Amino acid sequence: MKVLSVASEVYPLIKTGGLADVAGALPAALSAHGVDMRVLLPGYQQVMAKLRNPVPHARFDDLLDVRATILASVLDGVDYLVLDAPELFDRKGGPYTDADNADHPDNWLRFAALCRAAANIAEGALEDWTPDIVHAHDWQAGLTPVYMKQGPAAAMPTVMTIHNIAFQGQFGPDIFPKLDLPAPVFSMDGIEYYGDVSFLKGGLQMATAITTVSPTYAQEIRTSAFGMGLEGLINARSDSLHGIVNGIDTDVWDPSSDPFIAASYSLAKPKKRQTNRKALADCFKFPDSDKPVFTVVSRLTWQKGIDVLTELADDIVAMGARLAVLGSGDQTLETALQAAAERHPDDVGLVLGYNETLSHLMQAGGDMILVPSRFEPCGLTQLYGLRYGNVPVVARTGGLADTIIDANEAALAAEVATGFQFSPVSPDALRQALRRAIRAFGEPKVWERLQNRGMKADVSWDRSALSYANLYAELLVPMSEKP
Ligand SMILES: Nc1ncnc2c1ncn2[C@@H]1O[C@H](COP(=O)(O)OP(=O)(O)O[C@H]2O[C@H](CO)[C@@H](O)[C@H](O)[C@H]2O)[C@@H](O)[C@H]1O
Repeated sequence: MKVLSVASEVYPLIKTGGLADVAGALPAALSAHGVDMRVLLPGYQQVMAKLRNPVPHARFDDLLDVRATILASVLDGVDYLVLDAPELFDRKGGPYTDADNADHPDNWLRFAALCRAAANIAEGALEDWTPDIVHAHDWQAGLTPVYMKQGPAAAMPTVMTIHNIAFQGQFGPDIFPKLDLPAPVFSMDGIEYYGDVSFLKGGLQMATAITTVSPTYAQEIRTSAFGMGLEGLINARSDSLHGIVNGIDTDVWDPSSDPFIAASYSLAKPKKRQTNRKALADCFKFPDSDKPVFTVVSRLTWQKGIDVLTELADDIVAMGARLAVLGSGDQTLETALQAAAERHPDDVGLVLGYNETLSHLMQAGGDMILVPSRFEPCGLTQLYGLRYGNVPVVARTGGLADTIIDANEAALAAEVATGFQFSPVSPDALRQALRRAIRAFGEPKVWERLQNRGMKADVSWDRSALSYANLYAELLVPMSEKP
């Protein structure tokens, strides 16, 4: 079975968040189930610099008025198809923003072109490879099923995965004529959304199946509290909606072979974890101590509940614990955390920015990973935490609720607890969860068991890759053969 995956970021070529991890891990995870997955992504400067022996496969003189080439390149066993369109992607900055962190004004065109190219591939643009199914991720790939529906690949099944429904790719109606789509597509059953164009809505409307990255989030987005305005559409399509929880790449995230951490360790040989604790303390300029260290690796935003966490920074210190944060995001939250770090230089630390290497040491050297998100489609850092013995303390929402078992009395007695959950996302509820975690940390036997159970938990892609493979297989059964 051949599947084209379309994403705006793919680890290890380019990453700003969890989408890249998932799009990067799926090809290998699915190949075990007989799926030949190739990944189409934009040829940003960072991507072009990493390609090895790229081979031009198809040229487009007029991809929405832009000249572009599809380059094929294999890296670490993954087949990449890169949309090389210098006019759109040969720029400084991140995948979505310029060097000053401002959104590119033509993001609609950059990602519409990606989707148009994906549809061209579905229609046979590559001589040697045409997919059976196309799998689009998030709004940047949302127009893919829309373009496909208008042409010769209209019958090919498509999957639209929502990694975060808060980002919808909404643009003014003036862009519609430039998308090269028939006029009726700009309607309520198409890509029109309150008079604007919405890339994600279009994808959700036209895809054969919709998935999101955990069963709980699949239910949550059917409600107005989580659906961000798209709950009506999600409900209308609930028969085609699937929640498949994310796994993690257990080769990239493996404390026994991780090149980014200070010392390797494992369930069988846990002692060296201590060396990582020390390295993390050095990194944050904390003096030597046994105090429990709460870690955060996150975008610093309202979604992630960082405002609530920041309010509790002084309490954490008063409770005899420490807080180490790696992230960047809203200026006010960055400033507030910075101020907390200045008030408590020995116990609160902030590293601003994006740092892949440090994100691994945070998991290997922290005692707890804190994820106080108001909503979280799946969340990956709590899964990395489990694997590294960095016990998760999470809000009871979305994928966090699905992946962590709260250490209540019953779960502790049954020996199944893996972390701490709290709800709602309020200072009081978070404070209580932190207290419970600190208390458990003070009981070495209880703590060791919690850590061990997390490290043993199956956070791999095995089960979920099978769910995707089964979904693809189901979509390929012709309508006439369906019961
Ligand atoms: N400053 C920093 N330096 C280095 N690394 C950093 C970093 N800040 C974050 N990261 C890394 O970026 C990733 C973040 O992934 P998450 O799943 O936690 O959230 P995100 O909101 O990006 O993803 C969305 O998509 C994913 C994938 O489906 C869903 O799990 C999630 O719920 C949804 O919001 C992790 O790999 C983390 O280690």
